[in-house]
Amino acid sequence: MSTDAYEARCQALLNACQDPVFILDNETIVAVSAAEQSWCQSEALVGRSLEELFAKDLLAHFRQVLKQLAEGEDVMELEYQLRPEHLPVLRELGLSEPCWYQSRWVMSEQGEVIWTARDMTAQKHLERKLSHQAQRDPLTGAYNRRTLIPVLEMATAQALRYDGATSILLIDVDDLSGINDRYGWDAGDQVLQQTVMVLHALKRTSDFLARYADDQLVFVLPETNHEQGLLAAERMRAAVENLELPYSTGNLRWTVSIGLASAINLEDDAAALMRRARENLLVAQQSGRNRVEGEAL
Ligand SMILES: Nc1nc2c(ncn2[C@@H]2O[C@H](COP(=O)(O)OP(=O)(O)OP(=O)(O)O)[C@@H](O)[C@H]2O)c(=O)[nH]1
Repeated sequence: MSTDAYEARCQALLNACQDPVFILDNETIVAVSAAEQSWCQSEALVGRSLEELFAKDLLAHFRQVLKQLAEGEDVMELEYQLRPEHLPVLRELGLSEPCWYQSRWVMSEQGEVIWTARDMTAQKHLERKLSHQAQRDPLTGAYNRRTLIPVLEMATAQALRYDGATSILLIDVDDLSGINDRYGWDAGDQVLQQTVMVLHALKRTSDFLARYADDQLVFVLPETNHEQGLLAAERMRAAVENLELPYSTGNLRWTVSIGLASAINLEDDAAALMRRARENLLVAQQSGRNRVEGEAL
């Protein structure tokens, strides 16, 4: 086969690729596939060096890959993200959204590097969505019970190791079954959603809110001692008391009862804390509801 015919065949091969393919000679792009990516324009990329196109951190990863190939590795793989805000040239060429790529790199006998990049962006978005769904209660958007347990264990372990404090609040919507009966299940749903929304508004960055059971939420308050926990719980109780939902026969109002437990000694693991919060919640409910009950210290 003549050199021309061979080159034409290589170009046809490149054009047939759906994934972007780059051929590099000493960090300079010498050929690019006509991939289905708007920013992958052969005429604009050929002749450019990696340094011109990519930001420092990405360039460092690419150079590491090239170095390992030069040292004899057969195939290298690298996952990376292209963020338009860090890549002015690619942004001008049409890179408008952050994109994830799974790339493979091989070195030819002539010392050129073939680099293919599979667009994983849609898959990444799906993974993120599924992971979000697996961690969240679909009705309220709060974390679910399964996600709560390891967080609670970590918060108590850290508090005890560093001689700090952690408090938890077990928050129960008062008489949700009565609300469901009188106003309908949909109103009950909104009560749960509004409760979570107002609690979220009172949340610090390090706090963690989860739906623990039907009408129960757990708030984990790291670095919060008993007194601070009581103050936070009282703020939450009052905030819920002030909520109202418009309803045909007048605004619907509701309250919560809260049991507080704080990690105060070495025997306090997550299970012990939850048990004490439950006991305190029971006292709050038996004392008339719409109350905060913390343990006597
Ligand atoms: N609207 C709505 N109701 C729910 C949901 N999940 C559970 N429930 C209902 O919430 C009610 C909880 O009942 P209980 O545990 O007796 O609590 P309560 O009626 O709030 O009574 P206290 O907690 O003792 O004040 C039950 O009737 C459940 O059917 C939900 O997602 N939406």
